[in-house]
Amino acid sequence: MKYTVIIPAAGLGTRMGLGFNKVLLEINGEPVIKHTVRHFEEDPDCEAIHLAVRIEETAVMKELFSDSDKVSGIHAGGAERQDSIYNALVNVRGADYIFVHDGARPFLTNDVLSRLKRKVKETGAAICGVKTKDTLKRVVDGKVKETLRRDEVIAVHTPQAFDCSLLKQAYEHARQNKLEVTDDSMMVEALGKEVYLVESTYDNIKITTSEDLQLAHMILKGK
Ligand SMILES: Nc1ccn([C@@H]2O[C@H](COP(=O)(O)OP(=O)(O)OP(=O)(O)O)[C@@H](O)[C@H]2O)c(=O)n1
Ligand SMILES: C[C@](O)(CO)[C@H](O)COP(=O)(O)O
Repeated sequence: MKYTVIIPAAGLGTRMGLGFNKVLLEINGEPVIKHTVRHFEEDPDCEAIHLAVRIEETAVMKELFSDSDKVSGIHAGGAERQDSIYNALVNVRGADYIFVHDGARPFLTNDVLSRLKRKVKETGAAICGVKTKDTLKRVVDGKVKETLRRDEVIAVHTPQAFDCSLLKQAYEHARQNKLEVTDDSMMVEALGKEVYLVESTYDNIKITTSEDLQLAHMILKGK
């Protein structure tokens, strides 16, 4: 199977508190976004890579990927993650499947990619995640409302993989209905479609806060 990947990289990285976009932070001598994009550069099934970037970082991103044959679009990001992805999605042509992967998740493995490819081909909608290690409770105004059944709860990662026309339909529907979402799957779920889960790895972290950076260095050391 062949697919196109959209990589949103147009965030501010506010929770990292660096004062600049965390995807440009160097780990092991290279910006996080280079590590992330490499997984798709090296995957023969990935036909095209589309990035969504902050307008003021367009030049630096173009320079970072100037030697890439696969990076075929560098698009302006939007206010929210979903707006950034939409701006790239409307420019994707001729793809059967689209994978969406956070620019800030540099530790994807081939095994996770393979599981997603198999499942999306079979079902049209596949996401990856890991079992939660903690007990999760729903808490409102400091009061516990509910304890979630741990065997039914998953911490969801990216990539998330969809049939191209389904994802386009889901994004248009979400925009028309002003849905606020925190992942791509939520928009497909809102259409009433089934989304299937495959196993991710605990290392497939999103670099979100400064603690994640220490973890990132440890993951790299272990590779
Ligand atoms: N308007 C936005 C917001 C986020 N992202 C991207 O979506 C991914 C996941 O988002 P997150 O970790 O929330 O990144 P930031 O928005 O940069 O972080 P923060 O919320 O701390 O500002 C990142 O690769 C980020 O660059 C994006 O392309 N456009
Ligand atoms: C899509 C995502 O990475 C799945 O875990 C996550 O929901 C993005 O959330 P954020 O608020 O943009 O960090």
